[in-house]
Amino acid sequence: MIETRNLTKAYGRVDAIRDVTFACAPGRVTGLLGLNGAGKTTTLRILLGLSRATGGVALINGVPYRELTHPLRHVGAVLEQGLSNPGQTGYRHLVTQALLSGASRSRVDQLIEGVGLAAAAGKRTGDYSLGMRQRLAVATALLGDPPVLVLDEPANGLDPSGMAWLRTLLRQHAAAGGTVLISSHLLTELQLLIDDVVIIGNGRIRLAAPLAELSGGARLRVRGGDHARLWDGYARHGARVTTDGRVLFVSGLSPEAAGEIALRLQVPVYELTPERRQLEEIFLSVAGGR
Ligand SMILES: Nc1ncnc2c1ncn2[C@@H]1O[C@H](COP(=O)(O)OP(=O)(O)OP(=O)(O)O)[C@@H](O)[C@H]1O
Repeated sequence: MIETRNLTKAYGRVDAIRDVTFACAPGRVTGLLGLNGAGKTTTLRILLGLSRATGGVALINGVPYRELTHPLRHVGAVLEQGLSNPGQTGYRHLVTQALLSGASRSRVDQLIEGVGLAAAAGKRTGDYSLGMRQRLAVATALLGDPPVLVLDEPANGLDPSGMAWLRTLLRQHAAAGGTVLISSHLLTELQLLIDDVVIIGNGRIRLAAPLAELSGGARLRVRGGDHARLWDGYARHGARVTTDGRVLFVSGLSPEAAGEIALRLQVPVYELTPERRQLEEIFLSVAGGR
């Protein structure tokens, strides 16, 4: 569980974030979105005890990070990279980090395999690609088997198979009851991954809600044998109909109702698709500028 209440951070007279309040529930993946400079990193750094808030609280499992007795067993984090020792091999890096989090050697072996770095385990991390560094960072975050994961732009540099791997990993973590908070600019990828969305704009929370709630209420995309008759039939059932010349966009009817109306009119239907609101569209409508 992650919770922030009225979290505020000022740099001099400028508020980087102000009154940021949101929660991330166990069993769900939450996306933290915002334009450049919106306040995402500031929020995550305070959450992870790397920076002090000017006001408000940030809690992990009900406790501020700095008060957790074994923080690495509660929360694993992937922040902007900078692996401490580029001369170290990936394996050595994990073994060193394992000492800090109290993880066993067998956990290291299991993770290096699990994140797909077995073949590169003996290579210096300074020679890793960006995607390999991200995989190593995720393995490091998972060492203490923490229920809470906080990931800042973990998808940067991952190839499509890396993205699919990350998606599966985070979904499994949530399905097992874990809490995941992820920030990313890759909205199309994020849309496939997150359950809840928190949008921060200009240092303030603009929106926090389940994604399904935001993208629901979809209109239907209908392509059929006689658009004029379909339009007329749908309009008579109270639907709002528009067209781009090729398909009809129908609001206010369920797919079942739209299909049955077409059947009664004896107009063949070639396509009938509920359109969901895209995350990008939701984001751009509320994110605002800075
Ligand atoms: N150490 C600092 N000193 C002064 N201002 C800062 C500092 N760190 C961040 N800020 C300011 O706080 C605001 C929020 O920055 P933050 O890095 O949290 O944004 P972000 O959402 O993570 O952006 P990005 O997507 O570009 O990483 C920005 O206006 C930034 O200039």
